Amino acid sequence: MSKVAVVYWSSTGNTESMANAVADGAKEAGAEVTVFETADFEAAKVDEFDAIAFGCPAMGDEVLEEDEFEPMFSSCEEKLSGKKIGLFGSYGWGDGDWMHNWEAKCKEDGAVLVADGVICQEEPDDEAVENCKALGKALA
Ligand SMILES: Cc1cc2nc3c(=O)[nH]c(=O)nc-3n(C[C@H](O)[C@H](O)[C@H](O)COP(=O)(O)O)c2cc1C
Repeated sequence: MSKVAVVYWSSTGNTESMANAVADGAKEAGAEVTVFETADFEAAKVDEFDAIAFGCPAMGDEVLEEDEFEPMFSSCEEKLSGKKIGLFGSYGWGDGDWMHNWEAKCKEDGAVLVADGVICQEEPDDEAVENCKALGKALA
């Protein structure tokens, strides 16, 4: 059984809802899933999982949340080469620049992105929930 971690940061709950849907999709596909809030995950845990979904909304000016998530994610980056990962997050406006930059960074790290990053505007609707579940399945 593959082990999947879902690691997310969320302020108003939108990315948290996405994280739960990603976890549901991975579970439905038979994976053993652990969901972590940002503060509970660290680089040392990366090797414990076959695949990791990272979720963070667009914050600042089209960047990852800078106080908690970005430092945690940065510390994980050196361990992501060859790792199956998926990205997701909610945003408020614009074209999803934060996600495009994040995907590019992960590719530079040598991570294996199992799918395009899943984004949705504010609260996930039914389609976004299905996209999150599909991401979870792809990681399982
Ligand atoms: C301080 C702050 C900065 C934000 N910056 C952006 C941004 O640069 N681009 C964007 O599309 N949305 C931005 N947003 C909107 C959030 O990404 C959006 O509300 C998202 O749904 C929040 O997700 P959460 O409920 O998981 O916290 C910002 C929100 C806040 C509070």
